[in-house]
Parts: sequence; structure tokens; C-alpha cells
Amino acid sequence: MSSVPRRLGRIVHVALPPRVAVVVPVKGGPLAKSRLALPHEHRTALADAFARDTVAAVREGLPYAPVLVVTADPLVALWAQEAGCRAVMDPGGGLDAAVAAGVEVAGSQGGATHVAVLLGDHPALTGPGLAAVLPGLLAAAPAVVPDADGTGTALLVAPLQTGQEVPTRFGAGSAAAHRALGYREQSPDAPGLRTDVDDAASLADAVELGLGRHSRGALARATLPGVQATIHHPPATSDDGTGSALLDDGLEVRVPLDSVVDSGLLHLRPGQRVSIELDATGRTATRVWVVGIGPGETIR
Ligand SMILES: Nc1nc2c(ncn2[C@@H]2O[C@H](COP(=O)(O)OP(=O)(O)OP(=O)(O)O)[C@@H](O)[C@H]2O)c(=O)[nH]1
Ligand SMILES: C=C(OP(=O)(O)O)C(=O)O
Repeated sequence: MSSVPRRLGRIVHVALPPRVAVVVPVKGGPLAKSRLALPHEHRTALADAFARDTVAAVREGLPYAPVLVVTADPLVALWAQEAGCRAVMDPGGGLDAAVAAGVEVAGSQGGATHVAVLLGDHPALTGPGLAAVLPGLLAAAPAVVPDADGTGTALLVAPLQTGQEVPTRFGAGSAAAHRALGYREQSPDAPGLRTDVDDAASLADAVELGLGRHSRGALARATLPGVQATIHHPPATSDDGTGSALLDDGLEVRVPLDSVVDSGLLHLRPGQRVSIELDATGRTATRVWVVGIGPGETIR
């Protein structure tokens, strides 16, 4: 008689899909995004909007994932909770310490098998874009996604084990530092994920990809026409015809000849007060005019 296979009593392992908690550190407040050369109030508002759009994309793309926003800023904590996140108090001590605080809470909540650390300055990230690449990153964990220029870190993904730390080395050169810690480099085709905004150039990249709605609004307010400025180098005097002006907070912006000529101003002099309209980066004038002079300007 042939023997019957003994299947009864066998332990069957069913692979459950990984469940991820997302930690988003947000500095907030007046010191955020200091490399973004814009007047203080616009810079603060933009930094806040970048974080809101980052969180909104996470909530949209991963609606069942717990999201922990680590911040010391009460306003950020408030909007984070309104957006369905848990606000975790930033213990101070910098970005790695903030991330560790978020990871600890994620681990103590139970339920998540993995943690993703996403910096809160990805205003062109979309929910579907994140959802599309995350499964591959979880499968590769521990994994690091470098930012667009390859040196910084856009996202870290690591297994979450109770009582076990998730080491991080955020800051300049963090992609290499994370690789050295054992994170495997992953380069998913996800431009919104990889474009963190630090300065005018990366802001321009994010604008090109398409900003989230909070950042679009903040940027529109930051580039309202009519900012006052003082001519520093009149445009026509340099080789390529590009001059410069100083905004009232001391920032020097480019003044291409076209931006002046179109307004009918040909004889600007250093020190002249003008009205100025800036492009999306906030660093180049698109129109310079003197109230009452030139096309469309009525004398008041
Ligand atoms: N909670 C918390 N978040 C931080 C801290 N430092 C940076 N971040 C956040 O981490 C992300 C990336 O940081 P950075 O690009 O250095 O941003 P930043 O410090 O606002 O900008 P810079 O002043 O230009 O360095 C942003 O979302 C910041 O808000 C910190 O000490 N605590
Ligand atoms: C802190 C970091 O971000 P950024 O490059 O935006 O300063 C980092 O990439 O580690």
C-alpha cells in the first residue's frame, strides 16, 4: 500500500505583505529652508507648504500607513494632525535625532513591519508616484533612494524591529553615508520623490515637475508683482545686458535687459527704486517698472 503524504500538522508560512509606517521630519519655523533665497516670510511659508505637500502625497498614496510627523513647531504639529498624521515632538539635536524619535514611536505602536523615512521637502511628490515605487523599495530594504543630484537622501526604507534602532546619517553626503551603513542604493524612476527642494535651482526643477497645491499657492504669493527693489547694476552696462537689483531684504536678483525694455525703461541708474516681478525661482526679474512710466502704467 502506498503511503499517504503526511500534510497534517505542518506549519504553513504565509508571507504577509510588509506594512510600512512613514516618518516625516519637518523643521518648520523661521529657520526652515535657509538656503532658499527669498524674503523671510515667503521662505517660511514655502518651507511649510513643501512639507504639507509631502505629507499630502504620502496620505494619498499610502492611505493606510501611519504617518509620523516629527517637529518642534506647534503649527506644523497642528496641520499634521488635521491631515491624519501623528505629531511626534522633536527632541532637539538635529535631523538624525528627530528621525530616531519618529522611528521609536513607529516601532512602539506595533503593526508596521517597515519604516520609511521621507524628508519633508518634496513638493513635487505625488501619491501615485510614491505608491508605485514603494513595494520595490520595501523588497530591497534596507534601502536608500538618493536625491536628484545623487549626494543627499530622499528616502530610507528599513525593517522595523522592536527595540532595534534604525541608524541614519542625514546631512551633506548622506547617500554615501547611508550606503556605508548597509542601505542598498535604489534609483526608482520617481522624479517627484527624488527632487527635494533646497535652493532656487531645485525649486525650479520641482516647478517643472509640478508642485503640490500648497506649494503652488505659496509660490504664487511669493512672486506677486510689485515687490520693491533698488537697481544695483543697470542692465545695459554688462556684456550680456543682464543687470541686477537688490530686494529690500538684501537679496540680489538678476535683471535681464528684456525685463526692463518691455516696460519702456531705458535709462535706469544705480540706486533707482523700482517695482519688480520675479520668476518662479525668485531670483530673476521678469518685469521691472516704475509706477507711472511705460505701457499700461497710469500716472497717479
Ligand atoms: N524635525 C526636524 N526636521 C528637520 C531638522 N532639520 C531638517 N529637518 C527637515 O528635514 C528635511 C531636510 O532638511 P534640510 O534640507 O536640511 O532642510 P532645512 O534644514 O529646512 O533647510 P536648510 O536650512 O537650507 O538646511 C526638511 O524637511 C526639514 O524640515 C530638525 O532638526 N528637526
Ligand atoms: C539632510 C538632507 O537633505 P538636504 O540635501 O536637503 O540638505 C540629506 O539629504 O541628508
